[in-house]
Parts: sequence; C-alpha cells; structure tokens
Amino acid sequence: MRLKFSKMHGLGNDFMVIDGVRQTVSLDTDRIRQLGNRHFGIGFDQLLLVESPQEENNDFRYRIFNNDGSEVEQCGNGARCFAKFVCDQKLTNKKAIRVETAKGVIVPEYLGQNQAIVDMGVPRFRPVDIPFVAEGDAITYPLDTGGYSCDISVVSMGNPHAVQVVDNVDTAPVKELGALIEIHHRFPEKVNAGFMQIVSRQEIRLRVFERGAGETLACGTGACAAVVAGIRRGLLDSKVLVHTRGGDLQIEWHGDGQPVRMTGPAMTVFQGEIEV
Ligand SMILES: N[C@H](CCC[C@H](N)C(=O)O)C(=O)O
Repeated sequence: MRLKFSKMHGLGNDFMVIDGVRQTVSLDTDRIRQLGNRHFGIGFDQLLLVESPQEENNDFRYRIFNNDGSEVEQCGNGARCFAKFVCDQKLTNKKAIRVETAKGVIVPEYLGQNQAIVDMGVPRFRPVDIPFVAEGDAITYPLDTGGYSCDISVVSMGNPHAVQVVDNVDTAPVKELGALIEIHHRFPEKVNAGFMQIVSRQEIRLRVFERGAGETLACGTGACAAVVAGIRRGLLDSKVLVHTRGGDLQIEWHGDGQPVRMTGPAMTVFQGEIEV
C-alpha cells in the first residue's frame, strides 16, 4: 500500500510524520528501521504517527518511534512538528491541540510562521519515574563508565535523561561517552545522554546523544532536562536560551511541580508517498 507522509524537522532533529487518522497504518519494528535508514529508506531520527485520540476530550494521540524502531514516551521537537503538521494538514482548526502521548497529555500550540510553543510536562527525578537504579532524587550522581568519571543529573521529561556539565561541548566526548551512558546498566530502559556547557545563567550550549538514535542536531526534551538540571544545580536562572547544533530553543522552568515550557521552530521539508 502507498503511504503519504511529511518530512519535517525541529532544528535539524528530523522526522517522518504520518497521518494515521485518514490512512490505515501498520508498521512493524523492522519496517520502521528500514524507513529510518538514511541510505536505504527515507531517513529520520524519529517517526511520528498521528492517530485519533483514545479519550474523546482530546484531539489526537501521537506515537513516537526512534530510528532503531523503539517506541518512546516523549519528543520535544516532535511535539512542535506535530502541531504544525495537524494544522497544515487541516486535521484540526485549533491552534492549541490536546494530544495524548505515552506519558500523558500535552497541549502544543502552533503559533504560525513555523513556530510552536509547548509545556512539556513536569520534570521528575525519582527512581519510580526513571528506570535508574538509585535512591532518592539527588541533584547529581557519580557515574563511571569506559574509563570516564562524570557527575550526572537524572531527569525524566516523560523520557529519561542523564545530563552532565562539560567545559566545552565542541571537545566533549559526546559520541563515545554518550554511547556508553545510553546503555549503562543503571538505566535498564537506556537513557538520553546530555552534555551541557554553561555560557551564562541565561544561556547554555547543548549536545545530546539520544537513546535509540545517536547524536542528533537538537533534542527538545534534552534541552528541557538540561535546563532543569542546571537550575537544580544552582547554575541557571528560570529562562534559558539553549544553543543546539541545529539552532536555538527558549526553555523556561519555575521550579518543582511546574511544567517546562519550550518555544522553537517546526519546519516541513517535503511531502511524499512511499510503498510500505
Ligand atoms: N530519543 C528520545 C526520543 C526523542 C526525543 C528528542 N528527539 C526530542 O526532541 O525530545 C528517547 O528515546 O527518549
């Protein structure tokens, strides 16, 4: 069968976005991996599948798959692209859209001109929220792996993040150390590994080695987790400009119990059809 899709990105974190409302979609893990392959398929960091909601007071459900085929809980750049997609595809006439994810409902708002804003939920730090073998909800934990010793902050944005502070993101061993942290035994469901350079109390540089995708040009939930970790460490104020390799995100967090607000771009590159 032929499947229509949009190729989109948020700061270079790229997605295949599929309308599963007006199309019948059935993709297994192997097919998702094939579609995600940048040589034999379309190529993407994540696949976003838009579906009808399970609860009638919501507008949509959307499922998120890394390019290794793993289904995950949350995607920040994806949430902004989702909002633009359903507006552009005339799947809704709303601007603030209630969408079910694997870890609860979020309400991204498409602002027009390829910009969107979304409260990415309340960050959580306890082992019950993050499959991380640890006691309590400490600000940092020592982690030794592959000859490296680092102090990580563990933050759940629905999906798990291990964030550390580095002197310079350009010289940090992101690919080597990120790959080791991603599969570290203390994260039985793996983890996204963030590397944050503090520029000032209102500005950071960030690189993220993503679970199930490798290093991406930007990671929305990773930016949220890094700012939360920096604020908890007393290094950042509540509004932070996050420089990723793909561009900038505005992140805002006002403390425990409050959601993390993210503002940034969402772009459509092309629309296509593919035989699946
Ligand atoms: N790799 C992530 C999912 C995608 C998150 C990222 N692309 C974002 O923008 O938040 C995970 O396995 O939890």
